[in-house]
Amino acid sequence: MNDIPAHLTEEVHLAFPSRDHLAIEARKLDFFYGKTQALYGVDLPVERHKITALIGPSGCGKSTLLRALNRIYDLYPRQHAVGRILLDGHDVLADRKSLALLRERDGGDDAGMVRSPVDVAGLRARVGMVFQKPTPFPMSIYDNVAFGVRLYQRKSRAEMDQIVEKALRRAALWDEVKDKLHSSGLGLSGGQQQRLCVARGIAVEPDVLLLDEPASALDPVSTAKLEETLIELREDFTIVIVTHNLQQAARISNHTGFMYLGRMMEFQPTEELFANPRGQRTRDYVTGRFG
Ligand SMILES: Nc1ncnc2c1ncn2[C@@H]1O[C@H](COP(=O)(O)OP(=O)(O)OP(=O)(O)O)[C@@H](O)[C@H]1O
Repeated sequence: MNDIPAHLTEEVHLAFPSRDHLAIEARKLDFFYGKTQALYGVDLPVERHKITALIGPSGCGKSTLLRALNRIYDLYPRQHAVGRILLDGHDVLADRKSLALLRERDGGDDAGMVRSPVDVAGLRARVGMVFQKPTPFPMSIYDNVAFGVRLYQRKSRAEMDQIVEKALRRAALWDEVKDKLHSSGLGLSGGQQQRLCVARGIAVEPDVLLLDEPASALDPVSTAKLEETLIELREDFTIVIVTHNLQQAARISNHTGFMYLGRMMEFQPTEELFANPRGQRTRDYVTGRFG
């Protein structure tokens, strides 16, 4: 027992919102890259129509947790999650292999769980993702936004025009691109490209939008614009954002989770976490003493 890392036995400080209002929730989530464990029993409640920020020092598991939520890790061999991820109360880790791993860990105690077949492609449409570096596809602005919609639905040209315009307006990009919709998305500035990726993500009307350090490659003006966009998108979507920028978390999020070496050490309403951090590690991190 001597080799249990100290932080795994430290007290955690978790003030969770009511389960009735959650869009997606991770419960007791472990994550493994091969034999290396990157998450330890992580709980993450994500309240609907709110912004939840994940902060913590490099390598603490923020991106891993985000990638688990829409099972994008499934695309990579030897990566697996053990635990529960509930989307509207349905366990998205309820396939045969994941359930076997869960039983191995927890025994047969899964009474009361809603089990339904997992449609992983459908899951990714409901839980969209925007990455750190803007990743427009090498195609027109219009086609970038229409891309995901075409994967899932058949639409007339007129309907698609409306969908593309609505997504670009919601991503606060319409005015800048409306006269060049058929130019390449790669010709936009970095900040515009990132808002294009947001437009592509929301065009399929996901329930949840995951953003992994979306402003880290942007200048301050583009960052401010993206932040404004996210605050407006909260009306229609639920957002989880990983950020190294503590001011950004404080400015835009409603809840903040502080992670450390694969563990959720503290989760509070954002103002609370920054004004009155309960744990010593959280305090040290938000006051800039490490990280
Ligand atoms: N593909 C991988 N294979 C093996 N280990 C990995 C892989 N990706 C991440 N890890 C490990 O998992 C742990 C968590 O990494 P993760 O990228 O989730 O952290 P993070 O908090 O997002 O870091 P950063 O802030 O630097 O982006 C780290 O120890 C990392 O080395």
